[in-house]
Amino acid sequence: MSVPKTIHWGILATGEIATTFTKDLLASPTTRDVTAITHTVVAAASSSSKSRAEYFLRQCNCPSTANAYGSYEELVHDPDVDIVYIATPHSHHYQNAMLALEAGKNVLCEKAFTVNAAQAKKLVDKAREKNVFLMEAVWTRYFPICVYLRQVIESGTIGPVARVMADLSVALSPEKSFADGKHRMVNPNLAGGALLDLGVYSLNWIFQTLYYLQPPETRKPQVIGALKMYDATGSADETASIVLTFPRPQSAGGDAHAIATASMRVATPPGDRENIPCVRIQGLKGEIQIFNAVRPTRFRLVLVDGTVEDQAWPQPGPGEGSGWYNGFNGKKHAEGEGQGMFWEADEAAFALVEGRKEGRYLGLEESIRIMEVMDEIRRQAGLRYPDKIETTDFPVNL
Ligand SMILES: NC(=O)C1=CN([C@@H]2O[C@H](COP(=O)(O)OP(=O)(O)OC[C@H]3O[C@@H](n4cnc5c(N)ncnc54)[C@H](OP(=O)(O)O)[C@@H]3O)[C@@H](O)[C@H]2O)C=CC1
Ligand SMILES: O=C1OC[C@@H](O)[C@H](O)[C@H]1O
Repeated sequence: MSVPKTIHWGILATGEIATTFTKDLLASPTTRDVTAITHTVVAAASSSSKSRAEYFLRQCNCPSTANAYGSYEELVHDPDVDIVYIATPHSHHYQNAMLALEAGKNVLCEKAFTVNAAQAKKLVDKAREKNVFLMEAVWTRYFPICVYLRQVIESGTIGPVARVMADLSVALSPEKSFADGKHRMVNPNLAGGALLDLGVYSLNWIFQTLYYLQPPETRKPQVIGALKMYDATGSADETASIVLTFPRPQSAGGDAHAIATASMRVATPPGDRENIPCVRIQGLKGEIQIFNAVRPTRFRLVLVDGTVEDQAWPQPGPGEGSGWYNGFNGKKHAEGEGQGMFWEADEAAFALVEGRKEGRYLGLEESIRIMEVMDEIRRQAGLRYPDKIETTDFPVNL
């Protein structure tokens, strides 16, 4: 057996998702039958202090040789770092990703990719100029259940997709949870709100079942949307509702419709947490149902001929049975399960080994298109973030 190629990660920021991602990253890939690559963390940086980065590395059980930095600049110039994982709020992704790309680093950047499509395009141009890998970390897209979902659709089992409904709503009680208005979910200076944080998942379900599978010339959807604002801060949205029409020739089934919704006010499953689908992909022969839009572990196929297939897709381990989503929608991870963020990390690692500059399943053009949809909804609703986070200027001190 050949020796696995080890990818050297640098972790930029030390908050909640950085911790969950890093713990998943360090789980042995052999537990998910991946033997050609493996991951290690060689550095982490905190904009707060070097000691915060040291604490983070210890907390995540990173190798004791990993470097701790008190600035992101030091991290992106560490010659031992192959790829930088960016885990700051959306507002900062453009500046932080550009910093890493300018330094010639490969980049995996958390969702939402940027604040607007213009920023996303600039990052893509820079990655191409520097000939480095760039991918938006929509981790769900890399789950094996999503690969299987696309295979089932492509096999024609449900017929051409006619309609998709996708919801990610999490009932956060924002007035209680984020009373001071500073949290990234509600803070306009951090591009807070349901659309960019949660709506991006709903849109990804729609894009991976419609956009991704359509001929390139018909991929651009028409968009109608509405935002309900969060009264306490006034300039972050708490609920987003979007209708998309994907133009398609009659020969391919005609136009397809999609409805994407997201909310931090109400929850997708208000009571029955196991049995209410949050994603439904409908064709003339039947539909596919998914029961968690972020970390899906159940797949249900219901055909008009009466066939019902229910499949469980548990996450491999090792994991702590805990993490950012433990308790999300009231459902605990099974003991020992990982979060599932290792799938996107594996995809990035394989891309580096194979010399690919983007991810399979979620390419850069598609990330830009999704940002364009969110731009359009914000335009229709009159929502603009502060200039300093909408700008494509670089560098800007945020
Ligand atoms: N894929 C997923 O499942 C999830 C993705 N996310 C995404 O990850 C990103 C970060 O979310 P999350 O980890 O929950 O956020 P946190 O607030 O927990 O962490 C963000 C980190 O960014 C750094 N940071 C730099 N500048 C700022 C600033 N001005 N305000 C706040 N933080 C700053 C800080 O790290 P330091 O001080 O070390 O520099 C901070 O700890 C978001 O874009 C979010 O959409 C979030 C949750 C789940
Ligand atoms: O990425 C995420 O997924 C789940 C949400 O609840 C969370 O706010 C978000 O950042």
